[in-house]
Amino acid sequence: MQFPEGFVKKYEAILGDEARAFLASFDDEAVSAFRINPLKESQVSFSDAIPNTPWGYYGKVSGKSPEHVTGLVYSQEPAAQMVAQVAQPKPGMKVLDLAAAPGGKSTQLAAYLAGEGLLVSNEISSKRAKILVENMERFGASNVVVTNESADRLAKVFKGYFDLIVLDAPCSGEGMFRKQPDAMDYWSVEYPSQCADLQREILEDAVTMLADGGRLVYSTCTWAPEENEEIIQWLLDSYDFELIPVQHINGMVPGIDLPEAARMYPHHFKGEGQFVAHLQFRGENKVSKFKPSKSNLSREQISLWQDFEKKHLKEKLAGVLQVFGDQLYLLPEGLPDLGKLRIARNGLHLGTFKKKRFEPSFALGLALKPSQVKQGIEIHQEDFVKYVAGETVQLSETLPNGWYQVLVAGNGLGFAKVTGNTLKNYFPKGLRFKVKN
Ligand SMILES: C[S@@+](CC[C@H](N)C(=O)[O-])C[C@H]1O[C@@H](n2cnc3c(N)ncnc32)[C@H](O)[C@@H]1O
Repeated sequence: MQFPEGFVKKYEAILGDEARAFLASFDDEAVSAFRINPLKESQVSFSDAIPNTPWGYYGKVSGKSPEHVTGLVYSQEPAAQMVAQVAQPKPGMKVLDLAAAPGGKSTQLAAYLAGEGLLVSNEISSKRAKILVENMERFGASNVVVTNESADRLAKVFKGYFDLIVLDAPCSGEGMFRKQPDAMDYWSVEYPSQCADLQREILEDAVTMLADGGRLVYSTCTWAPEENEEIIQWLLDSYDFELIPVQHINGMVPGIDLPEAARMYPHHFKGEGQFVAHLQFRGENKVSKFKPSKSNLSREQISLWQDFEKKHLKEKLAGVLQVFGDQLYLLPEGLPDLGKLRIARNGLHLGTFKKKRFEPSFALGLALKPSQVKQGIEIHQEDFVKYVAGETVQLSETLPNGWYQVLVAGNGLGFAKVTGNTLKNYFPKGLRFKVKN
């Protein structure tokens, strides 16, 4: 591999005798992996588990497979999987993923939350925030709000609010060089310290959003000490934090002069590059008093939603119902009013109010476990191929007309209407694809 000028020298100085093995590892193929999604009711068994992880496997899953399309798996290389594993929120916690797109850490954090508590997944780029929404929806995470904000604007709303903040910071991306060689185009000797300036700026806002006793997990996909240990040292010097040691599993090595942190190098750890540190906040933050988010539905809308809920769901969904235009969302409880923020996903999208009726969303049919829904229709591989291409599906029997959750290998793939023996197509136009035989 042809490295940018200055890169080899830098890592020879940092790694000494190990530099040769480190640089040679770039000639190996990048490691592919995925996580299974414990939020999905029907599981599939895979082989080649990543040791010491609850959900990780080595290997590739096609983006056109039922496992991917129903959100049963999320592709993510092994080192990146370690960040949310270090954070490991408990169900019920209030969690912020501050730089979240495309959603690798957020989906994993949502898996740990298991539907209880809330996750604010934030992404500053609106284009990337859209991809993040799509990935969170496919994962079926119901208690997630996606914001499209800068850290300083978020900090105005969420002072002293979060039990856990993950900052997977924008960085010089050296750890991605093997997987995406064009990441090298941006690199220069000065680039890591430029990134470090931005990282400190974001962290200043992150700190103000921590609740007393809250935790901060900081990670990058680079090996540059300027963006890693030096950032953590700056945090320790500037604020009241204590390091929580990261367990060095699967070939992680201690941080440079910072044994509590972890580095992942491809010549030690089967994966790409990553740094992670875990801190506990010992300071006291101002907490903003806030008006909680309130429901804003008209009587007619409440009754249309309740009719749908009664007819199709086995249990009531908990949360705050909010309507935007004709779109109905379910916000996790306990959030401040988000009116001043740019929102990409106002909680779980339940559906659309049309003239005197309610139409369930694709996202709702992905998020509900089949055991929560009264009627579902399982479609098999041949019909799956037709359905994702946008075609209607002919059923082998005539069923009562109405909405059914579409099931593929026991997991939801949205809702669709049945008339007689036809399953109409409600697979979103923007997501349709053809599977080649
Ligand atoms: C390493 S990526 C995040 C990857 C993501 N956590 C995941 O696991 O899928 C860093 C993200 O930071 C965002 N970013 C860039 N500048 C930022 C800023 N000033 N404040 C907050 N986020 C920023 C980028 O758009 C990018 O999506």
